[in-house]
Amino acid sequence: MNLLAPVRRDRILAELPQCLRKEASLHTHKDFHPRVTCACQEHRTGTVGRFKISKVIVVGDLSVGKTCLINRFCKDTFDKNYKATIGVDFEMERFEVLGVPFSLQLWDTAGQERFKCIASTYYRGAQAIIIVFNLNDVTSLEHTKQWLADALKENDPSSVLLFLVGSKKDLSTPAQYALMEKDALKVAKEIKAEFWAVSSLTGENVREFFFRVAALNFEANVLAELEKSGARRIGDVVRINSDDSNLYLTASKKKPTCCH
Ligand SMILES: Nc1nc2c(ncn2[C@@H]2O[C@H](COP(=O)(O)OP(=O)(O)OP(=O)(O)O)[C@@H](O)[C@H]2O)c(=O)[nH]1
Ligand SMILES: [Mg+2]
Repeated sequence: MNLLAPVRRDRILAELPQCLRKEASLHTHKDFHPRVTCACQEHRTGTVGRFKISKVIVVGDLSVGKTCLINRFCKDTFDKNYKATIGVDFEMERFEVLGVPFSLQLWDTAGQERFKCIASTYYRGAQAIIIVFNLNDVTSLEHTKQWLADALKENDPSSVLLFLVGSKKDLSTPAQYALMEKDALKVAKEIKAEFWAVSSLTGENVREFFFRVAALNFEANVLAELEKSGARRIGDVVRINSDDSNLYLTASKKKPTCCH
């Protein structure tokens, strides 16, 4: 990958991509956080022009379609033959968000039990966890909580962004999908994840999903950077305002907003 080459034109985000379902989203704002937009406009993020990157791990049962999902987005390919991932694979995808270069490091992990212990050594330091299940296999949905628990052993649950992704949407009828979606939304709300349903075969929602992952990671990354630089400036922790559209903030965490 040539890091100096311009970002592909179809990887440029000027606006915040919207969630799929409001009731299971990380937040429901229409736009990027005002402090993020402002910092990017004024080139004040402290790291503007430098290389910003987020590590994302993709976990879930064997054969649910993790590799196909990544390949559909990164290479626009689809392979109908199953080739198990052995340990981990890795893809780097470059974006430009609000004029700032940003990359997602996508770690595609093995779902097979015998490769799991190799894969789990790569879980550490993730900014986002994508848990994939097959929309046509309820057992794979039931297993998502265990995948999450394992991934969280290596990460800070308070700062990591969670996505619950139902795959192989092309294989369900609308009625089957509606039933499964109900269960999946329940799980997503319980684990505080944003829910998506995709098909790597048809490409449905794949681009929208990864754009949302990139945007929310970028936003969190810049907010953390602003918080750090603010803290350095005044010698104290600066609170980034919490707000009401963040569905997954607990009542006790919610504070009156003051910054916008
Ligand atoms: N119809 C359909 N089949 C899919 C889709 N995504 C994946 N598959 C098929 O499901 C099988 C498994 O896909 P993979 O992406 O290799 O699954 P995986 O989760 O990476 O599996 P492990 O690497 O073993 O953990 C393959 O035969 C794919 O062709 C999809 O969206 N629709
Ligand atoms: Mg795989």
